[in-house]
Amino acid sequence: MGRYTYHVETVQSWLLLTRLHILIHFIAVVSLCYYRISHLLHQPPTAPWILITLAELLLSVMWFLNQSFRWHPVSRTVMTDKLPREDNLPGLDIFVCTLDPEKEPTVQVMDTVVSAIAMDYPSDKLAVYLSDDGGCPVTLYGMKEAGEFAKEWVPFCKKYGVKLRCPKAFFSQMEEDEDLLRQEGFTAHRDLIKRKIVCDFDSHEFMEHNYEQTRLFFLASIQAKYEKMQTNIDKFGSDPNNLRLVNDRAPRIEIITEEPGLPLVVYVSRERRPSLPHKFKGGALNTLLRVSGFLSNAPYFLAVDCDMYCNDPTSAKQAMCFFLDPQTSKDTAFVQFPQMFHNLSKKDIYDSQTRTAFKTMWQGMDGLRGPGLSGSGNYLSRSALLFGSPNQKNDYLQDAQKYFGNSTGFIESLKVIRGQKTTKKSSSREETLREALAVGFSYVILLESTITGYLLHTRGWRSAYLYPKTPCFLGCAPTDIKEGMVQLVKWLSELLLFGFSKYSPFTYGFSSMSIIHSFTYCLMAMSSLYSFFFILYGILPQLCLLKGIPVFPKVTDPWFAVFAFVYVSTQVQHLIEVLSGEGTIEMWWDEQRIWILKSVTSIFAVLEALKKRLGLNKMKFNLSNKAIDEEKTKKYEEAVFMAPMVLLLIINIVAFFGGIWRVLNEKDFQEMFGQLFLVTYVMALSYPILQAIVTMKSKSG
Ligand SMILES: O=c1ccn([C@@H]2O[C@H](COP(=O)(O)OP(=O)(O)O[C@H]3O[C@H](CO)[C@@H](O)[C@H](O)[C@H]3O)[C@@H](O)[C@H]2O)c(=O)[nH]1
Ligand SMILES: [Mn+2]
Repeated sequence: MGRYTYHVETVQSWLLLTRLHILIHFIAVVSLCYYRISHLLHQPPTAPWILITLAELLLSVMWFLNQSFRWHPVSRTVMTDKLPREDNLPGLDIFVCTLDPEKEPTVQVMDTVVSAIAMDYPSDKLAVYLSDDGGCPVTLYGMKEAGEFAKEWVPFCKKYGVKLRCPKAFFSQMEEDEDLLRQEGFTAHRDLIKRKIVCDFDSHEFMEHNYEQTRLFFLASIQAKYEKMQTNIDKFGSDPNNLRLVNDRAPRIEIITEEPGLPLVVYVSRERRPSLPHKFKGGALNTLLRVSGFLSNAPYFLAVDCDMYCNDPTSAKQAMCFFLDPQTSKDTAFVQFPQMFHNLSKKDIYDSQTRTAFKTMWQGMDGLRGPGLSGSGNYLSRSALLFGSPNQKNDYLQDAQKYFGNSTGFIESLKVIRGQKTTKKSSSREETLREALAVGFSYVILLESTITGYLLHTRGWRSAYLYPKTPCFLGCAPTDIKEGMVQLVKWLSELLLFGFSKYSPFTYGFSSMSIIHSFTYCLMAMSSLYSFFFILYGILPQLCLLKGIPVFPKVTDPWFAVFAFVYVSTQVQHLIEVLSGEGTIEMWWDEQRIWILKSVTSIFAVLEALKKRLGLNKMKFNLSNKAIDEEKTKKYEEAVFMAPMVLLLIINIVAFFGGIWRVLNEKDFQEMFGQLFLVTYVMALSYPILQAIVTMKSKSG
């Protein structure tokens, strides 16, 4: 356990057992590789054996890399009450990015903006920027409405100690509060207000005498105002002209509010021209870095996607526990919160919450040198993004114009961030230049966040992961399987390209960060290659079973025990991980199915990466859909995504029945046991999918 001034680090308590397990499992894996290879060398190699050996070797490498996440997992807690007084806190900018009001409904974006404005942080230290990458009239209009609404909302939250500061979330929770609705005249009062919209707060001083009455009155009136804002935005957006994306446009920056008691609120729509590369979200964030450099220039900033509202207003102070801590302030580049979702049901059958990423992987990386940057719900240090390494010398700014453009104003802002205004002679110009080229959010791959976090790590920065009980940010996960797959393919194909880029964790990573930490990035880059393993393992043993060719040792052979051990050991490890994270056995079982499903489908990511690499595909960013109640699922595309899985399923069904029939006839149960077990396992795992297909058929038929 590590104790710092403002935070505590706890190492997993059964770490020794975990490592012992890794060691034993490792020995088993190596001996299996030995078994396969020596078999190939001593017997005339057959195609099935060669392929299965390759598949298992690949899986072994990936298993090995995966252990880096288990090597030293930590979890952290913060002590916000020990932080310096509010007026000694540093400035904080909040960046919200949006693009398309069709997929990202403006009302929802404004909820996020309002929740950011209402962050529990001194308002004179806070600024909120919205990047409207679509340049849409409705977004600007929505911002103005949100700014007006915030003028009432922020004082309301402060006065009544509201914790849930995303208005939509607050009001929908309130609607469930039956006690409140039954309160003397509350609903009647609300209706009255709604009809007349009489909301002059000050003229109701008389109510100050009765706290509860006043609270109810304010509650009713603020809700009415919120609904008015929604209606106004909807009305404005009902004209298709106001929803159009303007892709050829001049920059536009508007100050939405600037008044005491409220943070500065700014609307930014950067210049976009069809002929100029815009670099997607990374480009948008870099624009915000510059614009905010002029206006508020806070040393720290929070980046959130427009669907990720701030659920716990204390997240900023929680993050400051790392940035301000005397021991970690110097080299902490960012503090990451998990991406959690409000639109998932308890039974999250597609594992859209990605437990593995936000529990196992990120906590595992946190004990190495820090989690990756996941794009939303992360607090970053401006210096980390603008200045090479934690030890960057100040003379770096001498040639600032070269890298940051000719704006002296902006360069002044950089100097302020560095806490200096004088410059000295540069010692190593070359190094300075190299570092400077990597300034800001990186464009190496489309996943600007992953690559930027990675580059920060390679330059010696650390990051921290906070997974508090109350989710700090809640967003919108894709709920239909097609959306989920599109997102998966986008991520995994980009990660594969990352593996082949000049910043590859296999080359550049090894030389510039700790080996174990770079292993974690290696695994991320390779994730789509699981598809090869699962496809081979889902076809070969099955076909061989039908033809009576054994691919595993006889059940009585001691080598069989090694295979069995590796299988059971993996399952138990996974089970422990799920259960220790407050999961259930059901979740453990579901996750296996989803993992295989996603792995098989990620063959599309490999193809996509190949196409991009060969220049057959134009760079495009598949924006995920956040308009939840959309019913039109595109059956055709869904079918394409599911094709490999369905094919494998059919093969397994045939192999299951055919195999049993054959074994009964041939009586070679001992040789075929491994393969029979495999198909049975696949059948049991896919049961819900089969059920879904059958019910779908009977519905459509
Ligand atoms: O040209 C673009 C494209 C996207 N966005 C914004 O970027 C955000 C993320 O886009 P989304 O389609 O929601 O991506 P996801 O796949 O859901 O997001 C994950 O992956 C992205 C790529 O790394 C990260 O940026 C995100 O933070 C992370 O949540 C949204 O707010 C968009 O409005 C832009 O501003 N400009
Ligand atoms: Mn998203």
